[in-house]
Amino acid sequence: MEGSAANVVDISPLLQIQTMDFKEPASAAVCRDLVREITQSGFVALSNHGIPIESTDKLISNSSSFFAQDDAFKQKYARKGIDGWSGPGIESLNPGTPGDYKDAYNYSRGHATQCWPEEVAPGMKEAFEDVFERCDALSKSILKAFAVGLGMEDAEFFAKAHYSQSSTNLRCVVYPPIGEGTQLKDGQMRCGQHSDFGSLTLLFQDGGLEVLSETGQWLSLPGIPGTVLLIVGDLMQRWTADRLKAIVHKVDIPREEEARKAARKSVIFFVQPDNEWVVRCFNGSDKYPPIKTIDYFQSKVDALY
Ligand SMILES: O=C(O)CCC(=O)C(=O)O
Ligand SMILES: [Fe+2]
Repeated sequence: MEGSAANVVDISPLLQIQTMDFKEPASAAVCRDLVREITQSGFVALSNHGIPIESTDKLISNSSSFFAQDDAFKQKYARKGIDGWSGPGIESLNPGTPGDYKDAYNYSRGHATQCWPEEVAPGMKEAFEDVFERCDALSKSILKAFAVGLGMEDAEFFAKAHYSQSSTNLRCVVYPPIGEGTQLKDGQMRCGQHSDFGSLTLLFQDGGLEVLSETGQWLSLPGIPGTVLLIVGDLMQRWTADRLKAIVHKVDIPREEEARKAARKSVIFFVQPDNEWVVRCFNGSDKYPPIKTIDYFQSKVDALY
């Protein structure tokens, strides 16, 4: 495993969504930079992204209050579809391996079945809604930047597939401390190796994430304060006929005792095209057959549990 800091792109020129002019040199340069970084490394850190640390901190502290409850309590909020709680050992992001050692809570917009543990985390719903809306707005700017950075005429090419009912999802994860008494199964990780499923992912993390390079080496990505990590998912890879690739990543059990004994926290925004959207290679190639988003997504989710 080798260390590697993500390159940082200042995306402030993209944030004036109403006035964003892709021909304006600063915006156009950011679009090209994002595409170049994702093409070359598979990941890029974004600075000046406009999401206040207070918003993600609130999400983490509310979720932590909930995760600190006993399983009988948390069970009342157990996953329905993709939303709600899943506890240690429940979900295997690398199907066929022991379930990931993590507490996770997921939220998607407009799912009426979602319930919230108000009595132990009174601000949790508002914190999830706040971060969701902020990340959603940011993701639209990035999707436009991808189209422009890839040289497409239509800046809305990807973004326009993200305005209807979708499985876009916000997740807070707390990986519990691993101490003397923790019984891990053979091969169990904090999060098994996988690529994400959708169009793009925004990841707030402060170290412990590893990505698989094209030469087959695991690179350890330290967190860069104030930045959010951008990677793309399988559907974006299919859509762009491999121009933008979905990088394989994992969170292993730390070798260093100090990191093992500390809880690890992350906030992740998984962007999916609209459920009914059929993803076809953008250049007319037949590298991947067309696939309806919800069919691909559901097949991946079914394999997780
Ligand atoms: O917690 C992290 O940093 C990454 C987790 C992840 O990759 C996922 O849940 O898809
Ligand atoms: Fe992931």
